Amino acid sequence: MAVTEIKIGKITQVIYNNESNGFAICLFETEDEQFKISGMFHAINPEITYKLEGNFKIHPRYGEQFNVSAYEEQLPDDAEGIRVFLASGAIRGIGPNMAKRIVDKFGKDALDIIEENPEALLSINGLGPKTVEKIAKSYKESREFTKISLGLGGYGIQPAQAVKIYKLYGDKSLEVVTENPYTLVEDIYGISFNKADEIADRIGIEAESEFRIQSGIKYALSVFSNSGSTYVPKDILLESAIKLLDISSELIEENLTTLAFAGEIELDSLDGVPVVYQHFFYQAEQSVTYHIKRIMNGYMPPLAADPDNLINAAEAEERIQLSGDQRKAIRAALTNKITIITGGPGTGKTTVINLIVRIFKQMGISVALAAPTGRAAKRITETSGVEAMTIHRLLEYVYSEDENEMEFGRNAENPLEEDSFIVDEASMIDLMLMDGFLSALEDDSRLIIVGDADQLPSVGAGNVLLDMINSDYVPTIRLEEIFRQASESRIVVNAHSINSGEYPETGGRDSDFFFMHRRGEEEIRETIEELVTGRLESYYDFVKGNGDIQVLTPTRKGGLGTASLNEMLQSIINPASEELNERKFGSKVFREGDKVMQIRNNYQMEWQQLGRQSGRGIFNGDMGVINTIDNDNAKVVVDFDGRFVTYDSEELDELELAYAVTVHKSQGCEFPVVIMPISGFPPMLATRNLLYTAITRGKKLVILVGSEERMHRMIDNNRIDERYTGLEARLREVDMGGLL
Ligand SMILES: Nc1ncnc2c1ncn2[C@@H]1O[C@H](COP(=O)(O)OP(=O)(O)OP(=O)(O)O)[C@@H](O)[C@H]1O
Repeated sequence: MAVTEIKIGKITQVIYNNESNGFAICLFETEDEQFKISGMFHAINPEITYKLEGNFKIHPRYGEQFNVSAYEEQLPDDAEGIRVFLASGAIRGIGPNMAKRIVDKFGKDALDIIEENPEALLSINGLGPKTVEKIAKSYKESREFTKISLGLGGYGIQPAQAVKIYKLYGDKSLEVVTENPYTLVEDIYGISFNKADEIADRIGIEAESEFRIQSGIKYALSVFSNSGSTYVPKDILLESAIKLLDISSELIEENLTTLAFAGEIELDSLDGVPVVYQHFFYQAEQSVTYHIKRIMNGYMPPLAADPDNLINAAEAEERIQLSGDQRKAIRAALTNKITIITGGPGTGKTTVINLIVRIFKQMGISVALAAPTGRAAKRITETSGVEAMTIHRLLEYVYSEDENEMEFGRNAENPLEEDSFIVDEASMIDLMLMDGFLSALEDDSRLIIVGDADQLPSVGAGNVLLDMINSDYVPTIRLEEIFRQASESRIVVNAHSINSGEYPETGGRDSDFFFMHRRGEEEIRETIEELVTGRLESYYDFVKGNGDIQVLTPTRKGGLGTASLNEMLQSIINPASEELNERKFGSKVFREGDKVMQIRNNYQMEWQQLGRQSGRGIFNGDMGVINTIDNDNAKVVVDFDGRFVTYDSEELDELELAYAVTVHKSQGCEFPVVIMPISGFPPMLATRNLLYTAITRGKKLVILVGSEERMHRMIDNNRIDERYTGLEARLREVDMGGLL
């Protein structure tokens, strides 16, 4: 075995640094030698002296380098060293000038003063109590973090994650992790159960410890909820928990009971099948059921005129002849407490919404129009002429510092004041949002839910729209006729064909939907490349730049997955240039000007509108453009439609390039041009309703590139994403006795 050597010196050059895991290769200089080192570092500061432990190895390609197995930071102990260290920006509140003044006054005791007696700094000109407090805090944190990060590193925790852990638990970080590393799975984005298991193993936590089993159960449940389920049948949960934990089913059952007693999970049965819920989904599902029944049975303020007369008058004013189904839909909205109106593209949903709003207004019934995403709300405002807002905004969503979670300002105690509510794009509303929304409605509110039930269900857990429709509890009107204007669009007509299992017509030069036959991954990629490099722009005047073009794909992996397509599209659309700063994160490179997407809900993330308001919350699927990359401070600023958000470098795992996005993430968005590869995707992904969702995202042009035969197989594959959701069954139990 190689002998461990100790080296003391400074890092003079960073050759490679992967910020996502902290791995770095650097040039290192001791008093008498210079060599390459490689290892994991939580942060690299050229002003700090490092004491390294490790040994020399010969790398087959890069020659001799010193592999660092552990290191310590050694702060300078001479006055000049301290001045340089303080001037390096390592401590907030101290710049080069102040560093000089502090060292001039305290000499080599400066660091001890900052640590032990910071009030003494007040004697320096230009330092007030606030700055001194900031300096003392920053110094303490930086020392503390160094220690903690080294400790965490010993358990295999990478620096980027150590930063997140320290931000959350502060000086308690090591305690929390060593006592129960499984808490990290819930608290820290990016730490999986398997990672926590690895850490636990290093700490020496038993495989049969309660922490491990309970965390494993919760993790197994969350795997299902991440793909949309609100519960899991108990048998299926046991099977996956046994596989994950490799322990007996008795032990798992025992811990299920403990978790149920602690109120973290709920054991219930649906249609006679034992099921397991995470507590908050259970509560939300019960609550949505309760509120639907409450509102349906609430007082219905009478209409001041006969509904048919009102509809006739509105029809005449709008100079429109409603179809039978449209008339039924409006009638239902006027005479029911809750109405669902569903239909595909071009079936006249927006027209129906407009007429309902007009009639309500004439009757003096106030109305709020809302949609689950900002983009959808903007589109509705544009097409209907009535101001629509996001459901979050309607509910006055705020982030609560105390609770460290999102909160709705409008709720049961402070309900919404309008008489009626119309929500569009309802297929995207998940269970938790629907719960927040319904809780804020009064008994006598009217509610009209509009959407396309054939779209992919919401990203978040639940299948709210379809469950409500299938329960037969809420009156539902289906719009099926495609109107003349809409029927001139092949996109619309083909979307309907696909939805009913027929193969679409392809081709036609002036069509807005066409298929480019290409064989194999390489040919498909080349064609996509050609299309985005100006070919479409020169042919269609509505394509103003490649920002109007969106590539959608079913998958993240492989040559036609988002990761690989994004790399290709980035190099064509926004290539490397001296003027554009960039920042590496793992295998990704972010560059100024890149189109990006946020990939998880982050309720705390702050945004700022230039010179206007600020707020919190950036959500899964939000798209933006990288405005600035500041490598000195390790920050990336993204512009989400005028809301600017600053990401610290360890938060970059929440961002992805978005030249190509998955169809799932594109829900609710519309783009002038959609391009989608069609190839041999796994059958789980190659489904009819995924193709339907992708096509209906395109407004002016949809281009499919690949094999028509594969597209036919997709249309034949009518497997609907299976989600376990209980709302339908709960709504079917009409008994109100126990609920009201
Ligand atoms: N009763 C009608 N008579 C004639 N044209 C109609 C009628 N209803 C709607 N249309 C027209 O049909 C087209 C589609 O209608 P609308 O935009 O309301 O549908 P939609 O379901 O909201 O469509 P999408 O979901 O694609 O936005 C529009 O051009 C609209 O003017």
